[in-house]
Amino acid sequence: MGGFTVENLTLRLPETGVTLFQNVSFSLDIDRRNPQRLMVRGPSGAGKTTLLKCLAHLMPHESGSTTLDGKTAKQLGMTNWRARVLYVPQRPPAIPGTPRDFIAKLDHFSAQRRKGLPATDPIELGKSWNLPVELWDKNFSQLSGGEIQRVTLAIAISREPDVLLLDEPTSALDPETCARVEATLAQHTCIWITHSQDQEDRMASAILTLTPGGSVEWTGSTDVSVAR
Ligand SMILES: Nc1ncnc2c1ncn2[C@@H]1O[C@H](COP(=O)(O)OP(=O)(O)OP(=O)(O)O)[C@@H](O)[C@H]1O
Repeated sequence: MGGFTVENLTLRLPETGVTLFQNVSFSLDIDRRNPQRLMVRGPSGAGKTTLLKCLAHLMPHESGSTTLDGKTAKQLGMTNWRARVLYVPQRPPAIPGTPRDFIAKLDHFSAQRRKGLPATDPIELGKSWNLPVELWDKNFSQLSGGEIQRVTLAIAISREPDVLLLDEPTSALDPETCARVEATLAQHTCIWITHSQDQEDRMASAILTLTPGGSVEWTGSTDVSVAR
């Protein structure tokens, strides 16, 4: 079985007993010729970021399963899973050095590199998003929020993941730059948190809405195979 499949994913926070999401099930084909984008929306605090972190196995869920090409994270190995189902945070934690240093460190860890796929140069990609080349040699601490957002995203795409888990990836961008980034992301399989109705209208193959209380609603599931 190919693709990224999520079955009955449920999380109740042990600290508070609050159910953030219950029985989330869907399946995304991973097809580079026809990439699907599942948009995730819901009020602040509903659990959108937490859902993405559970999909990346960066935090545990309570029940349910996730598989990539029919294999669980345990079968693939956690490092491999997280490289293939790649979470891109809204605000990355403080990273020492420059973006170029960071790329060199990633390249050093072979598990992060996908073999046999066409390499995307993050610096070239950044150019198409209005990021000057010099910026890759500045310290992260000197970059603006929108620059960090694009650098992080360009590096994530350059690792050639199967699924990008995007936490408000364009929230700090002006409309023109946002359009450029969206044009790139349209070519990738994404699960994408947004608070923008316009962006949702432009980009969604399907929409998952998290509601307080943990139930989920689906709309526009024309392309994504959604089990309800
Ligand atoms: N590890 C954790 N332990 C306890 N509570 C947590 C943990 N992680 C998240 N929460 C709580 O879960 C709820 C959902 O948080 P989350 O960041 O997933 O929301 P969100 O929908 O992404 O919100 P926003 O739109 O504001 O980014 C919040 O009330 C948060 O405080």
